[in-house]
Amino acid sequence: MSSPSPTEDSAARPAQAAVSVRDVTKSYGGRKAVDGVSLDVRRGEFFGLLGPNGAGKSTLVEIMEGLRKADSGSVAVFGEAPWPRNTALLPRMGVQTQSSAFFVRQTVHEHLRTVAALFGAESAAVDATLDAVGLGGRHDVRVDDLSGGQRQRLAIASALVHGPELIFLDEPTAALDTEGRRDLWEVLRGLKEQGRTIVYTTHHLDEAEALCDRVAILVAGRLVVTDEPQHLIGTFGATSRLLVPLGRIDEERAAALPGVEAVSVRGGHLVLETRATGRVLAALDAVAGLDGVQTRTPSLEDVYLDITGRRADTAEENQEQQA
Ligand SMILES: Nc1ncnc2c1ncn2[C@@H]1O[C@H](COP(=O)(O)OP(=O)(O)OP(=O)(O)O)[C@@H](O)[C@H]1O
Repeated sequence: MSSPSPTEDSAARPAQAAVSVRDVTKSYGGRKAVDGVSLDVRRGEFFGLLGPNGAGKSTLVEIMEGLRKADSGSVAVFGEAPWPRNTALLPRMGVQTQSSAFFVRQTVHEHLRTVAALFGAESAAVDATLDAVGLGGRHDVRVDDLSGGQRQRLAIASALVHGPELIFLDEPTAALDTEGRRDLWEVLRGLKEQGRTIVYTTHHLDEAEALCDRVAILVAGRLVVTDEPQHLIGTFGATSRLLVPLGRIDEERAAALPGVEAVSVRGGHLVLETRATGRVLAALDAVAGLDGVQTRTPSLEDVYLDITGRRADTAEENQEQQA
C-alpha cells in the first residue's frame, strides 16, 4: 500500500476522521475481496460494516487495523498509515477478530493481566473490564475451559482493557446468548458515551439499527452505500406491511385498494405492502374494518435484504468476468 504524502493526503481526508480509507483494493488469487473501497469513520462514531458472508468485511477491517496489506489504495488511522505495522497506533486501537488468540493455559484473570501488561495498561483495569463483559465470576477458570461465548467475552475484554480510542469488533456477538448480546450493547453504548470510536461488523441487522450511527454495506467487495440506518430506511423507501387476518378481504380487492403495491398470503394473514400506510388503513377500514390488523414498519433488515439481493446478481456477473 502506498503512503500518500502529507499534503496530498490531508486534502482528501476530513480532519475529524478516526479512520480514512481511500480506494482500497485487495485480491486473493485474482479474485477481488475488496474492490476500490473509500470511506471515513468519524471520531466518536459507532460505525457498522454490514454485508453477506464473503463480502470482504473482515479483509477490509484487517487492512484498517494494519493486520493486512492492501494491494492498492491507502488507509489513515488518526492521520497515520497503519501499515507497515505502526507501533505508535497500537495502544490507541483495540482489536477483536474472529480468530482472536488466547493464552489458553492461563486463567481468565492471568490472560487479561498479560494483555494489559503488553499495552502498559493499569492492572486495576483488568477487574473492571472482566466485570463489564460479564466474566467477573470467572477469574480463576482456565481459558481452555471457557465456553465459546465466554471466550468471545474474553476476546472483547482483550480489545478493551487498555482503554483504546478506536475499537474494532468483528462479529462480537456471534457466539453470545441473548442476554450476553444485550449486556454487550450496554457496554458498547457506554464506550460510545465516553467518546470512543467503534467499528463494528455484524450479521445482526437489529443490532446495527439499534447501535450504529452509520452503516456501510459491502457486497462482493464493493461499497454499496454508507448512511445512517434511519435515513437509509427512509431513502430506500422500503414498504410497510399491513397484516390482515385471512377471510376479511379477498386478495383481488385488497390489491385494488389505493396505495397497495403488492399482496401476498403469509402465515394466516394477507400481507399488504405499501408506502402510504395511512391511506391504505383508511381504505381498509371502510371496506373491512381494522380489527386484528397489524402494521409492520420497515426495518434496516428489509432495506439490507433489498440492497444485497439486488446487488448480488450484478456482483456475480462482475466476478465471472474477472475469473
Ligand atoms: N486469506 C485468504 N486467502 C484467500 N482468500 C481469502 C482469504 N481471506 C478471505 N478470503 C476470501 O475473500 C473474500 C472476502 O472474505 P472476508 O472474510 O473478508 O469476508 P467477510 O465479509 O468478512 O465474510 P464473513 O461474513 O463470512 O466473515 C471471500 O471470498 C473469502 O473466501
